[in-house]
Amino acid sequence: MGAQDMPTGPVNNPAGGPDREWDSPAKRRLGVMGGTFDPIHHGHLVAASEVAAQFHLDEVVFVPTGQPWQKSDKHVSPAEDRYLMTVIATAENPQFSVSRIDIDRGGPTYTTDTLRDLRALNPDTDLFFITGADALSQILTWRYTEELFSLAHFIGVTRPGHTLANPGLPEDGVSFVEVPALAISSTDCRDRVAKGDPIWYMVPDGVVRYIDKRQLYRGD
Ligand SMILES: Nc1ncnc2c1ncn2[C@@H]1O[C@H](COP(=O)(O)OP(=O)(O)OP(=O)(O)O)[C@@H](O)[C@H]1O
Ligand SMILES: O=C(O)c1ccc[n+]([C@@H]2O[C@H](COP(=O)([O-])O)[C@@H](O)[C@H]2O)c1
Repeated sequence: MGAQDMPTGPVNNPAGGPDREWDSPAKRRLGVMGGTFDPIHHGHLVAASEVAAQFHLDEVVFVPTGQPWQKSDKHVSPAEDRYLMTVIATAENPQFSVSRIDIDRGGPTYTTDTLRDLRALNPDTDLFFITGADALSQILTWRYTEELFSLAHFIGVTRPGHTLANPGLPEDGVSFVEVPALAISSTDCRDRVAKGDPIWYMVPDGVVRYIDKRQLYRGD
């Protein structure tokens, strides 16, 4: 996607004036990168890094899902494996952290719960929920959307093969960021491991070694 294809609108400029509630310069700015991370890959990491830079975020917290209810028809690796891979992948970046809140809450993961809990844990902080173009396009199918959009500002990021557009969120509730295009998906990583193909350089080296040690995805 070229810059000329980016959706336009009044909220598309993160450097725009501090007149919006989510753009208060006095508050800490926390990015939230939610995902199943089965496994985490460089597409996730590059997206989070680019949004952190463009939106002047103080930190990005990666939040692996507990039970991703919209993937209940698919095999999902144990939460502890997904959590540990996320820790390994983010450990070297001082701006990145990992939260267990969705795993420890138990039950199906709803982002409204994630954001409510993060707000309680982080007073005086603006939350920026980062989501790829594919996930953003499905957001109106999520649970409890009536509260969802009041809890964070949403940032949709470009992803190869997907169109980035506002699926119907309040206009001042979503911004768009073009991130370096990496045509990597967790599905493709799992399929490659199952076939015996390499995933070096698609995921961090430590994640390749963890997958090998735990023999993940071999039977997929
Ligand atoms: N290559 C990528 N570029 C930009 N955003 C991405 C990319 N891969 C995933 N994302 C976004 O990261 C978030 C978490 O994604 P997720 O953990 O489901 O990975 P995935 O690669 O989409 O997995 P799967 O192939 O199993 O569906 C989602 O918002 C998704 O849109
Ligand atoms: O809140 C919901 O109902 C909901 C439904 C589907 C996905 N999400 C969130 O969207 C993020 C990406 O999810 P996924 O399944 O694409 O890895 C992750 O944080 C999920 O918890 C949230």
